[in-house]
Amino acid sequence: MDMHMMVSRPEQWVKPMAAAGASQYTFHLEATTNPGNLIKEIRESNMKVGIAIKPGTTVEELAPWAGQVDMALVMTVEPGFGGQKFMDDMMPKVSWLRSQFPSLDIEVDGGVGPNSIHRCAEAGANMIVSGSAVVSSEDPRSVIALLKNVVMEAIQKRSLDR
Ligand SMILES: O=C(CO)[C@H](O)[C@H](O)COP(=O)(O)O
Repeated sequence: MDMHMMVSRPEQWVKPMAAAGASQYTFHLEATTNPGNLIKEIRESNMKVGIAIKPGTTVEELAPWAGQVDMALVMTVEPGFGGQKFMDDMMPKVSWLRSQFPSLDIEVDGGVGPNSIHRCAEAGANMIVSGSAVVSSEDPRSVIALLKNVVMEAIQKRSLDR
């Protein structure tokens, strides 16, 4: 279970989340003054590490940590609530991360659905958070299947191109 911690002082929840059975702990780069130490604490609690950035945070700020984590989460809306518009201008962050870190898990979260999934998959995201597009559909199962298929096809294409 991956916990995306949209909280200030993420340090304080590492041990409680590990005790609750979390397998991955994703914190916001903006919420800590010492990412290196937090990464170490998460690993010492036997969880995988994810690091998230808000739209206003550059990928250059994330870059020094990307090689030390299991997952990078590029927010494609301002964190806060579901149903917001997908920010296409976040896709260069995803493409850059994919080009530099071919085996890193890269997640996108916010406004992702059938209209935006192709952009995310082509840029290199392999983990998708989708809220409204799934729950507001009359056929959630087919939306999930579509999102999965588009991502799988892009992954396959990248592996053939290499
Ligand atoms: O929590 C969020 C932002 O804080 C996410 O955007 C949300 O979980 C995903 O929902 P949606 O697909 O409707 O954007």
